[in-house]
Amino acid sequence: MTQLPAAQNAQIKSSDSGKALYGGKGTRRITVRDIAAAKERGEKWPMLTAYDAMTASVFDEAGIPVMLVGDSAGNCHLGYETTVPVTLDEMTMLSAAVVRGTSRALIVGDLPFGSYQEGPVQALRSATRLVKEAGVQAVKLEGGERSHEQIRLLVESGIPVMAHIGLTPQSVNAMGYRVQGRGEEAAQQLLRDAKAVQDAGAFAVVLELVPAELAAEVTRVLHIPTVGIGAGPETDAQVLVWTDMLGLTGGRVPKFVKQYANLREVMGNAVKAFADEVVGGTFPQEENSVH
Ligand SMILES: Nc1nc(=O)c2c([nH]1)NC[C@@H]1CN(c3ccc(C(=O)N[C@@H](CCC(=O)O)C(=O)O)cc3)CN21
Ligand SMILES: CC(C)C(=O)C(=O)O
Ligand SMILES: [Mg+2]
Repeated sequence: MTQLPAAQNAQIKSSDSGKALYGGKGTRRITVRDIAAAKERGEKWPMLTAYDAMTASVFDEAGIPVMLVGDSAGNCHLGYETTVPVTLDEMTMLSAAVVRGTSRALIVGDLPFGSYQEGPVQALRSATRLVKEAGVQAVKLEGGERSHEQIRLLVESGIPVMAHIGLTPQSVNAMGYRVQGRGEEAAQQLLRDAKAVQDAGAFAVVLELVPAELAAEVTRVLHIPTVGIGAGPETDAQVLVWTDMLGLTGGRVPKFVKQYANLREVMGNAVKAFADEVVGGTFPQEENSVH
């Protein structure tokens, strides 16, 4: 079994608690208690996905307080079509890398499809692997009322859980990628799902592809923070898939994405410059050689 990184063992120093999640000067890892305190202060916070140590270290140095090792690694890192084929072994390896690359962010590991649907005991066995072998501080799983027993056992066992309702991509074969919570009946179901995960002990809940007005209402009603993705501006936190927001994802991205850079173009141009110089004989130069 992999050893936990030293940063994991660092005891909580109360001296830097109570500071802003983003822009604070704390050096220890963010905890779920810090997340709860941010909701009480009405503070908004950013979350990004991460799938490898080097990228995660960039986000950690930029001050991103919470990172999700998303099963979106399936389509954004591992070359699958969807998140459905991703295995717990894969999530464990990627989560361990992200933990090793960071020292301040709270790392949430996504439980992949098939690793918790059998019931609470399977969920606890899977979550325990992510906590013990990868060193994550929390796990995420999809589903509201349907997953409340899983959430409850994990929380009772000492594993913080981030819930995920609205569009739940692991159910793509049943529900497609469609806006959730449109219409009175669907809105009532989403509210019941939100309350169910809070009652089960989740420390936060992702709202994916939900009408902005409904996400705002859920955010007002709950005492745990909401993390929106395609859910409008009123949620407590916002999450985006990192390859989408930095313009690395090839092909179509969801319309709620804002692209803050175009890494695909930057990397493509740099690679072509290298290739042209190799073919043209202008790389390497004297300063790139040893004697
Ligand atoms: N690259 C990437 N970005 C994501 O945000 C993401 C993933 N992958 N994989 C896992 C899930 C799947 N997600 C998705 C996938 C598709 C849509 C999508 O096609 N949305 C339509 C709107 C559909 C509608 O209006 O009903 C869109 O055009 O944005 C949205 C979220 C979000 N997650
Ligand atoms: C889109 C986020 C919330 C996610 O679950 C993932 O990246 O896997
Ligand atoms: Mg996911």
